[in-house]
Parts: sequence; C-alpha cells; structure tokens
Amino acid sequence: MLDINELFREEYSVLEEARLAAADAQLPAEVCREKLWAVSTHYQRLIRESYRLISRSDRAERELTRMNEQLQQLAARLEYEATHDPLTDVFNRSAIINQINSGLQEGDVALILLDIDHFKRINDEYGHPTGDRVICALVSRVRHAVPESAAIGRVGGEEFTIVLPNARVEEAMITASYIHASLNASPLDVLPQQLVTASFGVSLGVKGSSFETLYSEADGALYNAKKRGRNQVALHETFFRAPVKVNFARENIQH
Ligand SMILES: Nc1nc2c(ncn2[C@@H]2O[C@H](COP(=O)(O)OP(=O)(O)OP(=O)(O)O)[C@@H](O)[C@H]2O)c(=O)[nH]1
Repeated sequence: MLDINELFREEYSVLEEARLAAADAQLPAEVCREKLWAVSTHYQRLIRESYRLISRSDRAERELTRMNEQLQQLAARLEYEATHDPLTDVFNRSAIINQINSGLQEGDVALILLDIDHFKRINDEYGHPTGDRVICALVSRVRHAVPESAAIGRVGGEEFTIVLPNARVEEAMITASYIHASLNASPLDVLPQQLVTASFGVSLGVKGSSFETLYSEADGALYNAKKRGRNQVALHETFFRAPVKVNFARENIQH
C-alpha cells in the first residue's frame, strides 16, 4: 500500500518551506527566489511524472481491452469447437443431445435419423478422403432441404440427426421425404458417377419425454428402413395407428 506522505515527502518539505517563506515578511528577496525556484522545479517534475503515468495507464488499458477481446474470441471458438463436428460443421453428438433434452422440456420434438447407405463401399471404392467429401456434400444438401428451425447433428460416422423442435410427426416425415427425394434426384457433385442415398428413421418425443426414448424409437425406425432395402423413410411403429399423410411437391426439391 502506497503511503502518500512518504511518496511525496520531498515535495511536502519544499511546499512547507515555501509556505514559511511566504509568511515571513522579513525574508530577503534572494532567499524567496530560491524557494520559488525549488517549488517550480518540483512542480515541473510532478507534471512530467503525471504525464508519464497517464500514458502508461492508457497503454495498459488498451492492452487490457485487446486481451479481453482475444479472450472473448477464444471462448467463442472453444464453445464452437466443443459443440460442432470439425468435418461438417454441424452440431456434434453432445450438443444435439443437449438440444433435444432442452427441446423436450419446452414441447414436442420430432427427430429424423439419417444413415448413409452402403457408405463403407464408397470408402472402399473411392478412398476415405472422397468419403469425407461425400459426407460434406450430403450435409450441404440436407441443409438446403430442412426448415430453418431444424438443428442438424452428426451422431456417428455416417449417421446424422435432424431435430425439429415443436414440430408434428407429419412435418418430420415431409422433411425426411424431401431430403430423400433430393438425394435421389441427382448425384452429389463430388461423386457424379453414382447416387448416394440414405435411410431415414422418424419419431416424435412428446413434451417431458427423454432423449433416450426418442432416439431409440427413431433408431428402431431407421433399422426397419435399412432392413426393408435402404433408401427409404420409415416411421416409428407407434404412429402406425394414426396414419400420417405426406404430401410434398417434387418441383420444390432442391439439389
Ligand atoms: N470417409 C469417412 N468414413 C467414415 C467416417 N466415419 C465413419 N466412416 C465409415 O463409414 C462406414 C460405415 O460402415 P457401416 O457401418 O458398415 O455401414 P454402411 O456401409 O454405410 O452400410 P449400411 O449402413 O448398412 O447401409 C465405415 O466404413 C466407416 O469407416 C468419416 O468420418 N469419414
């Protein structure tokens, strides 16, 4: 802790002497000039010192602001990396689980599971790097086919989720069918020689239900889609009792 009296000891003593001199009417002019000179020298030193300290504190403040901005950028980057898949930039598994869980607290959540068909063959035939490009191109097509409110996530190597908060199962079926049709409409640019298709499992979690139940229902539907020959959309069996009407216009398909 700085002691102000100790810090300005010299200045206080010069001031005190000047005050005494001012009070002494008998003091010769020569002595008065000496005292005045001493006051002026110290005063100048104080101004120089204050200016140096102000500049230093300005520099420190600018540096602090710069470091603060860097810290905020770093925190945002870390937050992004912790929640996104590095290959495709969609949400990673844990981020999707969090989104589904919080969505289920607010209302119903529809879930589409998408699994690329025979992806191993694509890797085996064209190599892993081409496989990676296929994944990215497929995700880009999915992005174009889903509503803005949808959250796309990568939950496994070639398995993706499309989460539709506050959606009905019919909307999820339309979205899944739309992606399905888009993949069948034309090959991906990165693999023009063949179609890359996917199988889809769809289910709906009602408000208050758990991620695990919703995921396992969609996974069961996906399993059925694969079993029935792949390249199709399957709905979880709970919804068979209430028939789902899917109606989408082919001319709207983007590819
Ligand atoms: N290129 C690439 N391949 C991946 C990645 N993650 C997983 N894979 C591959 O995806 C393939 C998945 O193969 P399988 O689980 O047998 O499924 P599949 O061949 O798609 O067959 P079905 O799902 O039954 O239609 C494996 O060969 C994995 O090595 C990835 O990030 N990049």
